[in-house]
Amino acid sequence: MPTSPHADHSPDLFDRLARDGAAEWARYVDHPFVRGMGDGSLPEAAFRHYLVQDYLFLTHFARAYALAIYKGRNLAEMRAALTGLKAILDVEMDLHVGLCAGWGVAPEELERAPEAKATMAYTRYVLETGLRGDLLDLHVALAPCVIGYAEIGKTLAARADAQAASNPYRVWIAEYSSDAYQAVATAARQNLDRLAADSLTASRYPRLLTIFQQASRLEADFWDMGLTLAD
Ligand SMILES: Cc1ncc(CN)c(N)n1
Repeated sequence: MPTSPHADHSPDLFDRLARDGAAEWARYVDHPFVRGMGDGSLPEAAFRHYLVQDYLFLTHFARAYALAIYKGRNLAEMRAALTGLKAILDVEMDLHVGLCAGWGVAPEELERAPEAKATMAYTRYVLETGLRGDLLDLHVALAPCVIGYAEIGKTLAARADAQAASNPYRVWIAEYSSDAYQAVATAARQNLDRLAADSLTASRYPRLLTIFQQASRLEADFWDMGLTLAD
């Protein structure tokens, strides 16, 4: 049988990364901050601190998707990155501004806020990975963000206490469990598979796994930052 550079990639690159990086992935998606949103016990101060930093985070992630457009080698790759960029700028950030307003955080406060170290570490890691590597490196670095929040939203939405009117975080949970957000995550998974079919080789996989594990660790650190109110 002829060997091909693609013969060793799994049909779903994301599943393979999440399986091989299971410890980092679990620490991220099942973090105490997440559990606290699910049962409504998360302190309000922790959520507000997180929310302000998340606004800053999203502005940098929009830049990372813009970099993915720049790195696109054809119209299809550029459009795939544009889908991610539009999801952040036109959907998620609007929802964030609304969500922040509901928590008494004004847009000016968001723009003025100093960046926490966890925000800097994560966003600069993704941008630097994308600048240094190719499109597959960059989309692997971006994957825990979009696919992880879709998984968290869906898991939390299935809990009865997450839906209760008394849960202050039900709007956040509704945002990330929505069909619209789930569709963005599905598109991100499909995009990873298209890129993998084109450029994943056996020798390349360990580096991609390291990127995935690192980004997942930085996601968990971001939750830590919210919980501890770290600057
Ligand atoms: C830190 C973080 N990670 C992921 C997402 C979902 N886009 C977010 N809003 N913030």
